[in-house]
Amino acid sequence: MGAAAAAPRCLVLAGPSGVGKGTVLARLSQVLPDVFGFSVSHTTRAPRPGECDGREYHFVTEEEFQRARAEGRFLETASVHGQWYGTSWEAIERVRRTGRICVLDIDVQGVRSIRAAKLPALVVFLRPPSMAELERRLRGRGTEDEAKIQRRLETAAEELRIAHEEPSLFDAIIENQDLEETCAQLRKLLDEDVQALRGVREAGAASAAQRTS
Ligand SMILES: Nc1ncnc2c1ncn2[C@@H]1O[C@H](COP(=O)(O)OP(=O)(O)OP(=O)(O)O)[C@@H](O)[C@H]1O
Repeated sequence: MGAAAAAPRCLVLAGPSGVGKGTVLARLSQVLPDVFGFSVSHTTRAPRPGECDGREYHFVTEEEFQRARAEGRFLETASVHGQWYGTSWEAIERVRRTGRICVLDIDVQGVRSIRAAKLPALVVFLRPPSMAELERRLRGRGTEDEAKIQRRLETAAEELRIAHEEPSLFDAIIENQDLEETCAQLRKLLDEDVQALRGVREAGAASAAQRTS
């Protein structure tokens, strides 16, 4: 290998609402502590109870969102169920500076944008074992009313169709049946990135030690 260790890729977990993206990432962060950093997206949707501005999202008005978009601050934007979401370049850079793998929360359309922007990323589509199971998970979570559940299921059908017809958009497609099995597969896919991360950190620590000796 060359002198400088390669930087790890970003991680994108795409897949329908309710498939378990958040749950999988939470579990992965437990088994691989200090490895992942979450980029904070912008959104025009209202905060859910317990959500905090700048932590789950940067909550902004429609006007603020469109201004940032016009200024080219977003790598990708998406309008989902009438609300805007966007990933800013700044949000990714902020995570990179912490020496972690940046996790991006984007939908299937966003995947097209990051492919077009040539952002180095491992892009994984999580699919549910079945639509019935997806519906069960969405209902079980209890965070959406009936109308929202129906809209999410309709969007899910469309996302699953895209994943089926354009599998090459993704580096891997994993059926999220068993949480531990899904995490094990992701760990395997991320193995080299985690190694790269260690390389970057060790190189940083070595040069810091040199400076102080
Ligand atoms: N492998 C799994 N087996 C069974 N239940 C699961 C599994 N993964 C997640 N769940 C459950 O499914 C529900 C939805 O999961 P989660 O909120 O993580 O979905 P999500 O994809 O992040 O949704 P959204 O995109 O709307 O944020 C949760 O109640 C979670 O506990």
